[in-house]
This record gives sequence, structure tokens and C-alpha cells, in this order.
Amino acid sequence: MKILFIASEVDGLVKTGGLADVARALPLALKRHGHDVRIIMPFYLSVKGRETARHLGGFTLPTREGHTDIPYQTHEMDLEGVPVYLIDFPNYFERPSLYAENNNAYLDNGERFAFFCAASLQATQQLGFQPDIIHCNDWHTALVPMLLRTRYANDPFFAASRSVLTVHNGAFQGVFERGQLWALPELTDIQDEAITQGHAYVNYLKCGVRYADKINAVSPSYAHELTTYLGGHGMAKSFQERSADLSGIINGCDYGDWDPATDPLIPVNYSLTKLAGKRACKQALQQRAGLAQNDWPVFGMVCRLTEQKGLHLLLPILAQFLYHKVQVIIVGTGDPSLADRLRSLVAEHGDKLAFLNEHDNALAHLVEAGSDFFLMPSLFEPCGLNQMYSLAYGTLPIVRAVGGLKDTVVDYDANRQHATGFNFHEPDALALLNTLRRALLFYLQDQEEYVRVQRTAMQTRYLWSDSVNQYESMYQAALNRS
Ligand SMILES: Nc1ncnc2c1ncn2[C@@H]1O[C@H](COP(=O)(O)OP(=O)(O)O[C@H]2O[C@H](CO)[C@@H](O)[C@H](O)[C@H]2O)[C@@H](O)[C@H]1O
Repeated sequence: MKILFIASEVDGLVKTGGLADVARALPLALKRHGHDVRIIMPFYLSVKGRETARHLGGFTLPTREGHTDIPYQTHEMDLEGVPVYLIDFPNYFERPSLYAENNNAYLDNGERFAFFCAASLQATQQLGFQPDIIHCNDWHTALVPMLLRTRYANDPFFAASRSVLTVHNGAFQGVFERGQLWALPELTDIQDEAITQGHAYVNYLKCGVRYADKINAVSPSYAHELTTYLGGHGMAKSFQERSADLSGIINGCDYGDWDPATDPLIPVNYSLTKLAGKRACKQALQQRAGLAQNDWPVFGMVCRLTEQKGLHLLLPILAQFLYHKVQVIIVGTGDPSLADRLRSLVAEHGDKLAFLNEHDNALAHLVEAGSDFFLMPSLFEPCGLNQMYSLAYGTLPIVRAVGGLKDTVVDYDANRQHATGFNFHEPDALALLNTLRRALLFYLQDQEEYVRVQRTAMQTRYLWSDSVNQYESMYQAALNRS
């Protein structure tokens, strides 16, 4: 199949979160399955190797009458054999960050990504790539399915193309004032309640959910949660209306990058049969975090500092947990108020708690390798990648049983034989504290049993080739729609 993969960020070129990991790994896996895949994304200032991009051509996007048209350039780069088209409009994309500065979203994000959606389709046509499948990802790209049904409805070029939308994070919906949509006359005056919020706002993700031929969430549990009022981020009705076309496909884990036996970013490699190196990794992590190099269990955490990741469950009980002989190492950037609360806890418990306010990939690898347990008490988690990395590194995940976490981590007390970690259910700080203590007791009372569970975890595999089979079925189902 010819697949156009539209994403706002792609690991290897630019990354702020898990979306980028998938936007690299999935196209590469699709290519390995013999598909002709092209990625299209914005030409941000921070795109790695930007200076090597090959100029392809300049086009002009027509806009609403009375507004100026938008001239932009297109470039091409290579991502391990997959062509990447880049949409270049400096006014929108030559900025220090992708979406926000100092935790404040750019005020014209609606305008920027409305342009990106429209320009992506126009550029694809101009460049002569006629896709069977147009694969959109999250709100940044969610206007594309609507444009195919309106602007391009009678255009023979896209007549056989079908769109799919992957929801990586339904909490981010892209809700913007209509005024920002001046580049898209199709939307400025739209009255469809299914995609508007009040009279003045348009919800981009709702647009995608309404118009895409097929929709998937990044795990089966999250696909189900999206249709519930508790887990649907206020969009349950929209997802319910499309439930016949909604599925869940768990992300794969990129074991090329995340394998302790070959990882060049950790001090000593180790594997299922040679676990000894993990101890050296622990010592290196303790040193990097400025903690004592002792035998106490290390609980690691790497995440964006946002409510989603469950820090508000962890913060109230962290001091209590630190009464025990444990070390907790948290790496993350994001919400400054969460960072401040972590810093004040470090001021009191600096002998056991380290907070590294950094975004550092090598450090993330070291935390996975050097910790005994990995914390993900998420409020919601569409898929989650770090728990998969943790399993591969024999670092038992402690997770809240939601979304992809529920689908990938087997709780020790629920199923001893197949256990790979610890789960808790209620979004409640005490439930987390109990689970942390359950894990600690387990670690202290029987080292052999800990190693057995560790080995089960390390043998767990979430392969992209399996996920790709499911994406292929979804693509086929989309193509079968008239
Ligand atoms: N300070 C830091 N330093 C270094 N690396 C850091 C870091 N903070 C985060 N990372 C890295 O960023 C990635 C985060 O991925 P996740 O899937 O856990 O979360 P995210 O919420 O961004 O993604 C969303 O999309 C993905 C992809 O579908 C879903 O899995 C997920 O549930 C959904 O919320 C991991 O590779 C992690 O190591």
C-alpha cells in the first residue's frame, strides 16, 4: 500500500513525547512489511539535520476570501529509508519550541495546525504521491479527514484514498476559536455540533473522529475507555458514535533502541542470562542522581511533568514512602509547579530522593537500566512506552491499571505465575502507597522470586511487526469503505 503518515513530531528529527517514538517506529515497521510509506511533518527550527534537507518546491495555499494566501516551501529528508516531506512556513514553525514556551501554548496553534493539515494534502498532491491510506495522528493532523470529505471530495487524485486517525492522547483535542481557521473556509462557518464547542470554538480531534474512515487508540483498553464518560476526556459521545469503526492497537516497543543487551547508552550491558551488569547500572544511576551507592531498592520514574502521569498521586505520599530504606529517582520536565513541589521534597529528603529536571534520552536509558522498579501511576495512559522499556530492562513496573498499562503489566498478586509488575486500580494516593509497599516487601523478602519475575518481564515482547499486522487489517477495512 501507499501510505502517507502525517504527524507533528517524529523521533530522530524532533521529539517532545511518545507520539514521536511511534511516528518513527510505525512507518519504519510498515516499510519493512513492504509498504511505500512517506511521512509529512512541519519543518520546525529544531529538526535535527535541517541543513541537509533537499528543497522540493514552493506552493501557495489559497485561504478564505479577503485573507492573504499562504506561500510555503517543501523539503525532503530521509529517515532510515523512509522519505520525510517537510512543510516550511517560517512564521509558524521557526520558533524555539513546537507547541509552547514556558508552559504557555502558542496562541496561534489553531492557525498553525489548520495550515499544516491543508498544506500537507496540497503538497502531497503537488509532489505526485497518491496515497491509498492517509494516516493521521492526534489533533494536530485531525482536520485532514474533514478536508478529504469537503475540499477534496470531488478531486480524482484522492478519490481512492481513505483516512485513518490514531488517538495517542485524547486529552489534547485542539480546541480553537473559529477566527483562527481563516485558512480553511470549509470550517470557518461550519454549524455541525459534532465538531464545534459552543458557537465560537472548533474541536480538531472531534473533527478527525467524525470524518476519519477508521479510528484507533493505542491500546484496546484505552479504545474502550474513550467511549466511557469517565475515560473519554469529554468526548465519549463522539467516540460512541464511531464505535463500529474504533479499535485499539497496542504500540510496539522499539527493541533496537531499548535492549539492555546492546544498549550503548548504559555503562554495562546485561541480559536474561547475564543479569550481573544491572548492578553496575544501578550504581552509575545512583551516582548520576547524587545518591548513596547502597543496596536499597531504587524506584525510577521518567515522564513529562503533567497531571496525566499521576504526580498528584505520588507527591502526597512520597515523604511517607521515603521513611523506608528506599531511593526514588524522578526525571522529568514540564509543569513548573510540579517541579517546585518535587524540589521542596528533595530539600527535606535529599538523601533518598533525587529529582533531575532534565530532558535527556541517555538518562532515561540509565533510569530504566539502573532502577529496580519503575513508577507509572498515571491518571490515564493511552499506551505508555516506558513500562514496555521497563519490562525489557527487568525493572518491574508499578502502574495504575488504566489504558495500555492495564494491557501490558501483570500484577504479582493477581497472577503470580505470569506476573511482571504491580498494578493498582483506584486513582488514589493511598492505593499507590499500598502498592509501593507491596512491591518493597516483595523485593525484600525473597530475592529469588524477584529475579524470577524479573526474567518473566524481560521475556515479554511487544513487537511492532505484530502491531503492523493489525494496522494493515485496519487499513484494509478503511479501503473497503465506499
Ligand atoms: N525528561 C525526559 N527525558 C528523557 N526522555 C523522556 C523524558 N520525559 C519523557 N521522555 C520519553 O518520552 C517518551 C514518553 O512516552 P510515553 O508513551 O510514556 O508518553 P507520552 O504521554 O508522551 O505519549 C502519548 O503517546 C504515546 C504514543 O502513542 C502513548 O504511549 C502515551 O500513552 C501517550 O500519553 C518515552 O520515550 C520517555 O522515555
